[in-house]
Amino acid sequence: MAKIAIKNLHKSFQDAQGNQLDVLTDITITVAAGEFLCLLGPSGCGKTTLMNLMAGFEQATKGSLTIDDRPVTGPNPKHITIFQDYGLFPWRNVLGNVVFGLEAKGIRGAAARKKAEEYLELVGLSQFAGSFPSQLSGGMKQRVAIARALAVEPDIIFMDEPFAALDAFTRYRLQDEVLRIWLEKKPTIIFVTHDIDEAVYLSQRVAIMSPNPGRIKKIIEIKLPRPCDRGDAGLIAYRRQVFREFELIHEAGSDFAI
Ligand SMILES: Nc1ncnc2c1ncn2[C@@H]1O[C@H](COP(=O)(O)OP(=O)(O)OP(=O)(O)O)[C@@H](O)[C@H]1O
Repeated sequence: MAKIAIKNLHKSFQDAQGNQLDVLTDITITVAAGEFLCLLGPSGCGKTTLMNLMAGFEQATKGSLTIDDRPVTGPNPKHITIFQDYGLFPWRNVLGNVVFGLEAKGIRGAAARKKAEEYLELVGLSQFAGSFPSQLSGGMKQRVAIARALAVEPDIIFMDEPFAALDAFTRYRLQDEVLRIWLEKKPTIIFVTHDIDEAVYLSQRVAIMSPNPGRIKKIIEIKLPRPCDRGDAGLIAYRRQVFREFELIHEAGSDFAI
């Protein structure tokens, strides 16, 4: 059974002049439980809108969208979204931020603390439990956000360009961490990015989107064992295939040209 099933979905908004703006058209895709799917495409192709529809933050104009065979009518506490800007509470320390997500789920006291500590350890931040967000780097803040999301043991994690604001080295490290955690816990992950390398490195399938109106142009299955080396020949071949889909490749160049 599909975890997420989307069929002939359309989404329109009204622009400032009241004209209809078709943002997504004829989206059909299914996502299996435990799958890692990336939505990849240029700015404005509707990636965030599609993710927001799945997360229940927006409603479709037409078509069907079900999760676990039930229509999505609003946000579900079993599904967690991680944004680019971390969303941490500055007045709570690291442990308090992770505990917050658990409290919202009705887990309190020593049980919440124990679980929060377990997930802080998973993201390598145990010794920063007493620090406040203002004392952390961007990468550390995002790891707190990941720990907070994972601690509630969600069955779907939506990630909207979570590493876009981070420097390349931090991004690589966090990509590895997300992969490791996904392999260990196997939640379903829907990951929005406009970074081709990130999409190919992380996901089992890459849904390539194109704009005006936003649609899924192609779905590429990345058949590689995970984790894999960033220099892996198979990975480079997939990367090249995705670049070609975006017509960002110079076919007349050498094998290494992009
Ligand atoms: N609430 C809204 N009202 C009107 N237009 C909207 C609304 N939300 C999104 N749009 C429009 O829908 C289109 C797709 O936006 P969306 O944020 O989904 O794209 P994206 O692919 O995620 O882009 P980016 O990578 O820049 O975040 C854009 O033209 C945007 O202006």
